[in-house]
Amino acid sequence: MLVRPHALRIASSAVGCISPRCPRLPHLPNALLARPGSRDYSAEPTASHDVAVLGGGITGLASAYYLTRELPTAKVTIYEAKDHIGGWLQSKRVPVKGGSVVFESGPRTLRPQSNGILTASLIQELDLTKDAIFTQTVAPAARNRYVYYPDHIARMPHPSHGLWENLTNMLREPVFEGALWAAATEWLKDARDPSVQDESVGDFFSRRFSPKMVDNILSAVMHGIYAGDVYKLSARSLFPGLWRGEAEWGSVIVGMMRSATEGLQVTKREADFLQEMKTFNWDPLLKTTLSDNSVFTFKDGISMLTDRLYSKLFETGRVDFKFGTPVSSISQAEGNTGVQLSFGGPNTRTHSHVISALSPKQLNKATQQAQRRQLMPEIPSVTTMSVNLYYRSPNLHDPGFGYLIPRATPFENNPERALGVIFDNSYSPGPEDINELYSEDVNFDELNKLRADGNQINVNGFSWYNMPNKPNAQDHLPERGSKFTVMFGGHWWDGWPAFPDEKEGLAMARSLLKRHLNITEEPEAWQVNLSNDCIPQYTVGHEQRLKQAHNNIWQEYKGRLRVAGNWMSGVGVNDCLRSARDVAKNIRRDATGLEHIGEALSVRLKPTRPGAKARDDE
Ligand SMILES: C=Cc1c2[nH]c(c1C)Cc1[nH]c(c(CCC(=O)O)c1C)Cc1[nH]c(c(C)c1CCC(=O)O)Cc1[nH]c(c(C)c1C=C)C2
Repeated sequence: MLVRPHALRIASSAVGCISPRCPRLPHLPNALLARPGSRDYSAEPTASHDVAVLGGGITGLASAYYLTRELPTAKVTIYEAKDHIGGWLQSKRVPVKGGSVVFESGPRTLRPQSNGILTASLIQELDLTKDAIFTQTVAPAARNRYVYYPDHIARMPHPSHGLWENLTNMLREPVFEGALWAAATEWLKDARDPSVQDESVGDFFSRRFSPKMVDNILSAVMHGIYAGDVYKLSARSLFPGLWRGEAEWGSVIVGMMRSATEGLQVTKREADFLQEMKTFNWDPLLKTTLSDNSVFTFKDGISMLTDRLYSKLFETGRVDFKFGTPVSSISQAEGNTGVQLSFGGPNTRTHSHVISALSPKQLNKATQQAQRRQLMPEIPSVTTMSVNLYYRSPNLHDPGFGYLIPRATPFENNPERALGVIFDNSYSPGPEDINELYSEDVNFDELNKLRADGNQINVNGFSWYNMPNKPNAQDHLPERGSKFTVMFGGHWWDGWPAFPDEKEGLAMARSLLKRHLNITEEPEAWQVNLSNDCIPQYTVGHEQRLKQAHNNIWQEYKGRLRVAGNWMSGVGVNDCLRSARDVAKNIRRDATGLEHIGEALSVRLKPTRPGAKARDDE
């Protein structure tokens, strides 16, 4: 007989496709873009490919990984300025009484949508799925997101809360004041002047909806993704579908409805990518799992991804790692036969190609000697501080992902100018979830049979992917405590000559948690991390700057130097992987890594609404 402890959930789920979300790609008119010709200067992979990858973070490692597959005979050298890999992805296991907890200083979870499909395929290839922790869409982390305004936490609407609950919440909470009316009347508003090339996210949504909605809600979302100023970020780059919707239909809501009924328009590059992901040799269990999970991470933190990439590259024997080796200068080799790198001393080395996973600022610095002009246009970035805290007491917060703090929150309620607080317990099962499961006998034969029949086995909102082993969990503790990350900085610190030190950061986090959540106890463990210039800002005119960068790089290096990273088509880890995969895939073609900017939307995807008419390629 199947014993089904309370913690255990068995879900029969169709092995459906992983539906990609709207790709976040810039789209300049084709004619505006100066493109290289279609010449392939090396049609076949040859031993003459001696590629340098600059940077040992997620983009650099993934570029090398995809390169070794694209060019099986190529030699690859990764230059990293620090003495370790990982870049912004840094997980640390910290000892606490009775066990240990994982602290993340940067990104911590991954989403399996949009470019996340590629990440999912990568974790399968790297054999990381058995180390993954999958948070289901029904878990509190997926359903409960909060905003702090004006002096308390308010829950954001979610389809799973039901229409009545969402409506009453929106009418009761001051943060949503005027939002329903603004949404209902959006279609009545005049469309923008067609000559406007770009505007800030704040101005765009203020025009289409209301300034209050921008200040109360959208600014919080922009804090959580870009740590950026909603009145500086580019609407055209961050919301291309809505930006186009207004131009085509006079309303973003009508545009969204048309996309849902007629199908989303994407570039051929995007359609090809989706097709490739569709035909990937998916492990059926992973495919099923991803279809009803909102985020995933790993049992020792997100660094497992960069660590595994590193060991896979090392195993090939074809990738050379140069740690503690900052590249001080990049120049074209004689007759454009390659790219010469120097390292601050007399040593130089010439590579047939260079893939730069550096920031635009670092790339400018390294190319300034060789170039007649600045290679990269200015792409600003922000600095953030993350403060991780672990408290012995459990349940110090409501169940959910955490809360974001909008610009509208009065100064006296956020004098530290925090951007948000993450409830880090929410994306990993705790000891109580696992203990409950094992408090009764588990009939593994029966569970295995159910799984073989296409069912998913879940434990309190987490997929039990690594069954029959104990479900993965990040923190090793006999009893659950409370774990938080408080995020500071971003645009609030623009122009600051110096930033808070470790002691000040900890004091700021504690004072904020006391004011917002009434937490007065001493944290048992904590960590403060300052990430200088970690998030690029896609400010108004971003697309134009990318186009400029593409032209400059092409003119100077004719395909010998290519770029990848979080500053072009998305700031997340998934986007870095996508940019790494694309730059490697195009290594045998004339390219810069930015050639996709301005591609025409020539393919219409199948509509998302069942029963709606599908159109194929246009
Ligand atoms: C660590 C700094 C980062 C902040 N934003 C990003 C990073 C890497 C990038 C980012 N964050 C989110 C997205 C949306 C899509 C997604 O992949 O989920 C992107 C592109 C959402 C997000 N924001 C926060 C979390 C925990 C998540 C989920 C993904 C993740 O782990 O980053 C919280 C958060 N991130 C930042 C701030 C200031 C913040 C505030 C609570 C900056």
